[in-house]
Amino acid sequence: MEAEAAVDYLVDERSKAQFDIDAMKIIWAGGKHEFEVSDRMARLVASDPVFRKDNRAILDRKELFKNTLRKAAHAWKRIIELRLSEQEASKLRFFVDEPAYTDLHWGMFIPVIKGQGTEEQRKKWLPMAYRMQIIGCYAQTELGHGSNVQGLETTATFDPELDEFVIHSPTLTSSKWWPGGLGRASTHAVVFARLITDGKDHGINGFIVQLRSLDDHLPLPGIIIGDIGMKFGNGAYNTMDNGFLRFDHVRIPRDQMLMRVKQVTREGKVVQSDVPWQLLYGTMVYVRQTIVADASCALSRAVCIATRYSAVRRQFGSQNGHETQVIDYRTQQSRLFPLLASAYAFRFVGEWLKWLYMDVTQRLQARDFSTLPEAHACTAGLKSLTTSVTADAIEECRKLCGGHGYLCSSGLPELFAVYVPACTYEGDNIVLLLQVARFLMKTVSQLGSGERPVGTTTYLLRLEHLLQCPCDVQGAEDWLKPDVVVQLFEARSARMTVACAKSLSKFSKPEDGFMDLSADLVSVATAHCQLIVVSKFVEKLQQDIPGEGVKQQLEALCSIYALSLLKKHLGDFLSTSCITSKQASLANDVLRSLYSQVRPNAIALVDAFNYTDHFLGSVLGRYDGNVYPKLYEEALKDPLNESVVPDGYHEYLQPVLKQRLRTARL
Ligand SMILES: CCCCCCCCCCCCCCCCCCCCCCC/C=C/C(=O)SCCNC(=O)CCNC(=O)[C@H](O)C(C)(C)COP(=O)(O)OP(=O)(O)OC[C@H]1O[C@@H](n2cnc3c(N)ncnc32)[C@H](O)[C@@H]1OP(=O)(O)O
Ligand SMILES: Cc1cc2nc3c(=O)[nH]c(=O)nc-3n(C[C@H](O)[C@H](O)[C@H](O)COP(=O)(O)OP(=O)(O)OC[C@H]3O[C@@H](n4cnc5c(N)ncnc54)[C@H](O)[C@@H]3O)c2cc1C
Repeated sequence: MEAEAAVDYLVDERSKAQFDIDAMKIIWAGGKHEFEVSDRMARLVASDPVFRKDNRAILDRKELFKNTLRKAAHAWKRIIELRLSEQEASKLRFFVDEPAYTDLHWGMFIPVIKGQGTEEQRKKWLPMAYRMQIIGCYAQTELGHGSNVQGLETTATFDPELDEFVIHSPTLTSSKWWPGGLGRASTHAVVFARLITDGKDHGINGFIVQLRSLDDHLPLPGIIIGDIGMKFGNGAYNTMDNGFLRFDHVRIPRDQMLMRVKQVTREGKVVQSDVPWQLLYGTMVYVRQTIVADASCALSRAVCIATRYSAVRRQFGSQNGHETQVIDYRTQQSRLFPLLASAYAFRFVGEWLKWLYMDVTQRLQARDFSTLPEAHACTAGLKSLTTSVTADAIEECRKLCGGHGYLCSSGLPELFAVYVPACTYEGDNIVLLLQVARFLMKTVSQLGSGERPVGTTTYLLRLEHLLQCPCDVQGAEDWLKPDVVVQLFEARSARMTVACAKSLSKFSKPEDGFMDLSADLVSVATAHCQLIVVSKFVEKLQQDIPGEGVKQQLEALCSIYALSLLKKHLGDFLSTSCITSKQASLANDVLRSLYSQVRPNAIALVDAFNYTDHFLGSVLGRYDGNVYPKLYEEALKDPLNESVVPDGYHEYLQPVLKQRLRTARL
């Protein structure tokens, strides 16, 4: 092959940018300090050979898992040696870019003890967990029940004589099934089980259970444990040891029941504390919030790959003597730029959701539980919306990259395989949207009783107005006015909510109505969540946005986000009479001109994510755009190319070829 010149094939593209890219990098990172930490951790990981990840697709499961253990141990060593802060450590984890048992230990086991343990329990268990002297996981889901948490079957029966709980799996379907980190690595788990005292079932609660010996890692007596097997895709989520677990009358001391929500006394009396029982679901609320922030990362990564490659790739036509860059096709822009806009939109809504979560946590500490239902609805709804869009978007980016997008070296197949379970874990996306719909129906039904909607449902206070207000668009430029767009999304959501509430009221039993109308309820919840994302993008733009041209770019992206949703859900907007077909047509014209505005900035807008080539893991998304020689290099590394004549030729290929020769002679 020709010697490779160190050329930046995207240099011209970068020179077209009309904004201060360094300022945009800081906006994307969430601040100067955040940018600096992120940049430092990205480089640290990229320069460390232990964190190599280009061989994941070809390692077998055992090698893959061992390699993950090695990386996790190395990461932990570096964290201690460099005395990294929690923020730095979690950025390091992000750039290592490999699901591992440590995610569940830090992301769920520690938070569940923090959120559901008593002061005493936190003092006992957290120091060991922080030092990783024990490794924990979150064992809730069972073979028979995941979404329906109240349907879990594992039992925790109190034995007052010995002051212990007996943890037991009474049926096959009560086996714990799916918990990450359980299969091979964890020494402990927070197990969700039915609390039984004196023959009475008190519902679900969490219990800390030791699973494996701290001396030799063997399962403790009565524990049957293992990995549930290979999952979708090569590499991908198979670095994680999702496990199964059965209990045969395993005894634990009474003080290993997490007792913030319910307590069991020495005599076996169950005492309900004054915090809402829903705090038992609190760890899920926390993780759903982190999943929203993570969606913008996965989406921006796919979009970065597809945008850079679309600028490098040329097919047909003629542009100054060259074929046309595929990014200049209007169809490519209309598929790609809404995804670019969504990446920014999800980033900002993720920031806001983090704030909302911190706010509700502080209130809970001060015994103010009033915002919990809203926090649940927002985290559930936005987790559902952002992960569904991101999963579809990664696949769309693969298609935007044509045939080469299907190669593992594009980075997109693995990204897709690792990302799609986010639509299922931490709550199936449909089940979660139904929770949002339930919250909206309740909010609307209480409007007459003087209960004031709060937070993201405040717009329902203006219900009368929203049910009849015409859309304020006369000319195309009106579509660029944020207040016009926000009111339109409010009107659509309010009208769909009220229509559904009316239909529900016709059922004598509300649960029958919920079953029958569930598909419509999901659409209502989606409309409400899209309104939240649009509003939070608009609110972000009302803040001080430093940097030349940065605000203008974000304004264009915000309009693209909202107007492309309008186009996609035109049926909703027209059927609720929120807009006319003439206004819809104007919106389409505006979108086209916004795409032209973004086009020269597209490469700089994805550069602002500041992803290293190591993190992107994509030949197509390389910073320098040097795609073709690198595609060859990657192909030549494939084990199939290790020998000129393939293994198996003599046994299986040659005899066939010879037989064909004989047949030909006949
Ligand atoms: C190699 C790498 C090395 C690196 C090493 C580095 C080391 C150190 C680095 C440190 C860095 C840290 C890194 C951390 C990374 C973190 C990442 C996290 C990773 C996460 C991975 C995810 C794995 C997946 C886990 C799981 O999936 S866990 C299981 C999740 N399960 C679910 O979500 C189940 C879904 N079901 C439900 O939630 C419920 O059952 C239901 C809500 C659907 C229904 O419940 P129920 O029937 O009880 O309720 P109702 O519908 O009747 O409602 C009753 C009322 O309660 C309200 N409600 C419901 N839920 C909640 C809630 N959560 N909060 C508040 N209120 C709630 C309803 O609204 C009802 O209210 P009402 O009565 O007023 O109407
Ligand atoms: C990669 C991965 C990692 C995981 N890690 C963990 C972990 O660490 N710990 C843990 O405890 N669990 C874990 N889980 C389990 C996960 O939380 C559950 O799979 C998830 O909550 C969905 O539950 P389910 O499997 O019971 O789905 P089901 O509820 O069986 O869903 C099947 C179908 O039924 C539909 N459906 C269900 N209920 C309703 C309803 N009421 N109305 C309408 N439709 C409905 C769903 O939309 C879906 O289409 C993990 C799962 C995966 C895939």
